[in-house]
Amino acid sequence: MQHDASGKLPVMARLIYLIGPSGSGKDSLIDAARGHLQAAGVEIARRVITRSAEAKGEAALSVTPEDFEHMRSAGAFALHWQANGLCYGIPVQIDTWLASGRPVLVNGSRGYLAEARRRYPDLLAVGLRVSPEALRARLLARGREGVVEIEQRLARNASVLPYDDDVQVLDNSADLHATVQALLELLREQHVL
Ligand SMILES: Nc1ncnc2c1ncn2[C@@H]1O[C@H](COP(=O)(O)OP(=O)(O)O)[C@@H](O)[C@H]1O
Ligand SMILES: O=P(O)(O)OC[C@H]1O[C@H](OP(=O)(O)OP(=O)(O)O)[C@H](O)[C@@H]1O
Repeated sequence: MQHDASGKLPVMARLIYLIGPSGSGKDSLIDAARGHLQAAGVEIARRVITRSAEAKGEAALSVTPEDFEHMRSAGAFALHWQANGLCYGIPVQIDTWLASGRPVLVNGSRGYLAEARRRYPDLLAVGLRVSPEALRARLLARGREGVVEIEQRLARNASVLPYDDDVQVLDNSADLHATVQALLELLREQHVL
């Protein structure tokens, strides 16, 4: 946690906004880095998603579209967006964490990056990169979506803007543990850890 010049008051911490194509490894990276990040005082936001609870490999909270809309209108989300036919929300609790000086990592959306930056001008955008061939193979191997949905997710990549210079790019084509180390190194360089 960072403090002001007096060393007493916590300073608003940074939001770490992890983005990347579907299948690039955002969830895997978060899971593999979770222990290191939590030990370093980084909170990891749990997404709320209108995805069925049966969906495999999902650490998020699954809700119905009606429940999502109730939560949204009640102000439950600090950030929320729609993509892939789903609604995604980041709980407003992250603002309490940030205000108390604890950095927060979220699994974000490339399509929502501009709005997220408007809300959190100081956010650190971290973008994963993987070759198109590896993406397709990983999505098929993950097996969470059917072939049609996988093709839609791959097609989405063509319509999303490429990373700008303010996105810190990490390559996740090779070993996941190397990407974990690269993320931790980046967070140290950026004075988040
Ligand atoms: N570095 C890696 N090497 C090999 N497979 C990986 C790597 N990172 C992730 N994967 C695999 O790729 C698939 C997609 O990863 P996932 O974390 O679900 O991506 P995302 O959350 O970005 O959609 C998963 O089956 C995961 O096990
Ligand atoms: O604008 P984009 O960058 O395309 O992102 C769209 C959404 O896809 C990801 O979620 P989800 O867990 O549904 O997909 P993924 O695990 O396949 O990336 C990501 O967290 C966004 O919520």
